[in-house]
Parts: sequence; C-alpha cells; structure tokens
Amino acid sequence: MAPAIAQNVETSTVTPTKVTSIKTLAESSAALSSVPSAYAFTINPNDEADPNDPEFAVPIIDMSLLTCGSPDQRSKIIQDLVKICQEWGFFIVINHGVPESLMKAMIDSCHGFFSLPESEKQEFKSGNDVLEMFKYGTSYNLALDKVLLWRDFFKVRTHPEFYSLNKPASFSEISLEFSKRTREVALEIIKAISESLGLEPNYIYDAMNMDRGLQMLAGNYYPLCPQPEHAIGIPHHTDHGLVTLLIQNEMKGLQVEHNGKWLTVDGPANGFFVNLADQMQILTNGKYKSVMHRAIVNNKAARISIAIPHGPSVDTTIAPSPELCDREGQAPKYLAMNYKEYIQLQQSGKNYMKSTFDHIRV
Ligand SMILES: O=C(O)CCC(=O)C(=O)O
Ligand SMILES: [Fe+2]
Repeated sequence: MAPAIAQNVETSTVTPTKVTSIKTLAESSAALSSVPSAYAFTINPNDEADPNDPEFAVPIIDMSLLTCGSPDQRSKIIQDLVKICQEWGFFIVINHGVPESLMKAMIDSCHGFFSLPESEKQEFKSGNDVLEMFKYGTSYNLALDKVLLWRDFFKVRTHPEFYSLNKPASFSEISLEFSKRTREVALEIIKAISESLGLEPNYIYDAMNMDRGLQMLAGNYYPLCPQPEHAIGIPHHTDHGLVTLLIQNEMKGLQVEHNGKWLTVDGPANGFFVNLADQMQILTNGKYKSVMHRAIVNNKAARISIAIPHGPSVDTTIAPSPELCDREGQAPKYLAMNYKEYIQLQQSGKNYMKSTFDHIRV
C-alpha cells in the first residue's frame, strides 16, 4: 500500500524547514489555517471502516478471567486469542489491574513534558539511535522524511534498565510505576499467547530472553490540525517487538487495518489497546499477525498517546519457532535476525512506510 501524497491541497505558505516541533508551529500565535506543504498527505475517506458494522467490532479480552478465572474461563480466553491473533493482531484488554488513576497520571505527565518550553525539551534531543536512553523529536526521521508528520514524540527505555526524563518533576516516579505495571500486563498476555499456540506458558518468555526484554515508553503529541484529512500523525506501519500496549487521552486517532479497511479504534477509557508486533509474526512463522496501524489527527483538540512496546532482549536472534514449524509441517518463512539490528533497520528510514519484513522474507 503506497501512501498518496497530496498534489492539489490548498496549503499554507509557512515553510517549516527548520521546524523542531509541530506543536510549536501549530500552536504559535499566528495559528495555522491550513497544512504547510511539507506536511501534505492525503487520506482516502473511502478506505475507512464503518464502526457500527459487526465485522469491525474490536475484540475485547477480559484479563481478570485469565488471571483469576476458573480453568474453563481461562481456556476459553486462550481459544479466543487464537482467532483474534490470526484475524486481527489487535485487541483491547480490560480488567488488567493497572489503576485508572495511574494511567491518567501517566498521560498528564506526558502532557506536562510536551508543555515544557521547546528549549527545555531540546535538552532531550540526543542522537538518532533508537536504543539511546531517551530521545525527543518531531516527525519520524527529519533527515529522511519526505512528508513531515503531524506529531512530536519522546521515547524512553524503561527495561531492562529503567531510564526516565527528569522533567516534569513527577515523571520519573509515575513512569517507573506505570512501566512496571504495564510490563506485568504484557507478560501475562505473552504467556496466554504462548498457550494459545499450544506451547508451554513460558515458551515465548524464555525463547525471547524476556527477563532482559526491551520495554520502551513512547509519548506522541498530535496538535490540533486545521485540515486533518490533509496531514498524518503516523503513516501506516507495524511495530517492532512482540506486543505494544497503548493508551490515549480522550481523543481518538489510532486506526488499525482490518479486512482491507481502516478502523478508528474506540473503546473503554481504562482499557489498553494491544498490537501484536513484528517479532511475534516472525516467531509464529506468520500464523499471528503484526497489525498494520496508523495515527490520524483531528481539528478538535490535541491528542496524546503513549505506546509501550515490549520485545525480546536486544541481543536475541529471532527466527520462526522450530517447534511450531515442525508441528505445522512448514518451512520457515523468515530469515533469522538479531533484534537490535532489526530495530536499527526499521528506524534507519530505509523502510519508511514499508514493512521491515520485506528484508527478511524467505
Ligand atoms: O498514536 C497512536 O495511536 C499510534 C502510535 C503508534 O503507532 C506508535 O507510536 O508506534
Ligand atoms: Fe505503532
């Protein structure tokens, strides 16, 4: 799927050659009335799914039934997961045990960070290596992006070593607790996914060296956009890692691809959105799907999302599981690749708006 670049949109004359933050540009006193041409991107409204069509009812997993349900309730959820992971690669987890107040405090802390003066945020700019302790920036990779993205972001590594932004003051304490609790949810999901594949509950944890697994906390800020259909927050992509958990403020904007359409995800405010990611697809030899998704923008209010990817340890080499290939009588569909190299390949921009899988498909 190639993204269409707008040719004929009436765009603003602002030339954001040196832009370091779309928030600063969009919220400046000379508020924009149209999208600057460097950001012009066209979204086709015909590709959108009807959220009222039962075909697009997002699967919901009640985690309390996995952790404290009867054996029958647990095995029913695990059965459901097989279909969900094959057909959607996406679901919403409810009753996960992370307090709603903590989720809200995390969103507020992110808001606090993005509200700092630009000069203070620039202190966190760092280089271009995704595995740095933290990183602040705009778009995706400013040096390479052909179309700029309507978002600012930060990324912090929270496992195996915990790092934090030191501003705003509350960020460190809240992100420590939030990342710990979120990791517990992710590990519970990964255990259930192992079982859904007919493997031992700890199979993925052990094979992916998750005791040293990479966890990151990535905050996205999408300012209000005067022409939302002519800009994009994050174009379609899949995530690296095994599972990404995601929360957002009161604004919607995450779209997942399902049956050839883009569905804007809506759901209980205290749920976690869960994306299966690339290393899950590779490990399961394509049985489970890394979901294609994107973030759209809106003209009502700024949107904040926090994505928390959970992956193998960075030194793990990921290949299709020999146990699964043997059992299904299948040859491996992907070449083995080290996780760190995979991330670096994805972030190099060479795959911008393409799938990193293309490099390792047999
Ligand atoms: O903002 C969103 O909903 C999507 C964010 C996302 O896909 C990402 O950070 O990888
Ligand atoms: Fe993503």
